[in-house]
Amino acid sequence: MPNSSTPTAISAPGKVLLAGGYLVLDRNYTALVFGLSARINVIAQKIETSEGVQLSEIVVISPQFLESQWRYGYHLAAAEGGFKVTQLHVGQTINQNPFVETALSYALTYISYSAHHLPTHTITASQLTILADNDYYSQSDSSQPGDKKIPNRFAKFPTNLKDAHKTGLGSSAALVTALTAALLSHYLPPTVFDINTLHGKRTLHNLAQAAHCAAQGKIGSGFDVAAAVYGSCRYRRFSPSILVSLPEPGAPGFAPALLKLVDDKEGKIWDVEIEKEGVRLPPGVTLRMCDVDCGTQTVGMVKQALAWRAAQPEKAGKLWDSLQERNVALGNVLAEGNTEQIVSAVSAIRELIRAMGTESGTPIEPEAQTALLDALAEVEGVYNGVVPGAGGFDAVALLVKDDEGTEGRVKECVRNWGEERGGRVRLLGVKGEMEGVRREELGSYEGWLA
Ligand SMILES: Nc1ncnc2c1ncn2[C@@H]1O[C@H](COP(=O)(O)OP(=O)(O)OP(=O)(O)O)[C@@H](O)[C@H]1O
Ligand SMILES: C[C@@](O)(CCOP(=O)(O)O)CC(=O)O
Repeated sequence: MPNSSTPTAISAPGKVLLAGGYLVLDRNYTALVFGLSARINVIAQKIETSEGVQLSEIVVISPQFLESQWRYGYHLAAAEGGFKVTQLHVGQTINQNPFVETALSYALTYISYSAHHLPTHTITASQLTILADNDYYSQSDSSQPGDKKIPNRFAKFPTNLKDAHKTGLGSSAALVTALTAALLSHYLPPTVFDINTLHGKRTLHNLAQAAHCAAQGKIGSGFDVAAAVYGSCRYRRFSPSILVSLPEPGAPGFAPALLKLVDDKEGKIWDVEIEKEGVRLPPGVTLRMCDVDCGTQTVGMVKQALAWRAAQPEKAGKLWDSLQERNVALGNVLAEGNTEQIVSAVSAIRELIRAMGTESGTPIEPEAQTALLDALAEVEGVYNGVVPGAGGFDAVALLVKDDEGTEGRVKECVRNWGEERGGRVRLLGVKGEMEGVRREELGSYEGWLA
């Protein structure tokens, strides 16, 4: 057993799907995904109880937001149903967080049934503190122009989590990944689980994918969880059929089914492909994001685009194939450091994304975002940009020269843009980053841990 009285801190990065939105839902195509410097941090620590008192409780807090505390009791369900968690009242209210709740029951089940069969009483009471870098939400003013304050890495938001405006950096995938890794590292000895090994990362990936899909209530491509675990990568999805027959936590047989799925002993279950080799940005080039402060509900857009593809298989098939070629070409341009070809490689992709949008009646690159991207592409030092992922009004991604002059010009461009058009466009502090999940030193969280 690790010394579970020492807190364990883990962080996982956010994501940007630079190329391959929609296509990546189909295993015939791949996506180019970048991890981001904005991370979700989770710190697991033991809850001290008076001698002789044993609590079966896990408390999860997100101290940057109002009313963001979730308390859970847990017990082993009959018929190998694994760990069932039950949310407890905090004051008068029950404020649900399906991502936290599902990640807890999946991780606790894995911990207690894994190869080394920890006796269930070793799941001692613990507190998990979630700290999210500011750029996940629009309200933060940490990167306002002219801000001379020392930026506060973890802002206090004046709202509860539900009312915070997301920027679309994949908070739920980074949260489920960091929470799962923190629990596994906290309760299991490093000989059984170590996120610094390939085996540990694979275990974490499989467990976090399963929990994230269950919490979302749908099986997406999973590129966001892959980025949270592995960082920047080329991604080919897993077959969705892998997850469809998994029982719910607490239902008979959940525990052995989860273990079989996660451990995948013969390597025959997970057909996901995650390659880090050859995924990079040219030296001196970085990826930045501009938030337009009005995130998109992507579910309807995805349904509509896929409905068009089903209705027009031939036309859509050709478009999907050409777009895949262009996406791969952009990956090559970046990997080979051909900065002079970035503008045309990205423009070629945007052209087909707009065609996909027009044909299917889905605002993947809406006109307002086209105008913003075109204006930004004129700024000296900016190569080009895309509306990433499912598109719409999530933050746009830019490929830019990594220097202060360019940063200043981009800030000025978006300030003028906002003033002229009445919107609130903002260059986020976040940058593309290669690294995935990692352990953190506790010193980074001074003032936040009780
Ligand atoms: N700081 C946090 N503390 C606790 N839970 C969080 C936190 N941030 C996100 N979550 C959980 O994740 C949910 C948001 O997930 P959702 O998938 O809607 O957004 P996202 O992953 O950030 O966006 P996108 O998929 O568009 O990139 C919240 O409702 C909450 O359950
Ligand atoms: C449309 C889709 O391909 C990408 C969605 O990306 P994002 O959450 O908008 O970054 C869906 C998916 O991959 O699960």
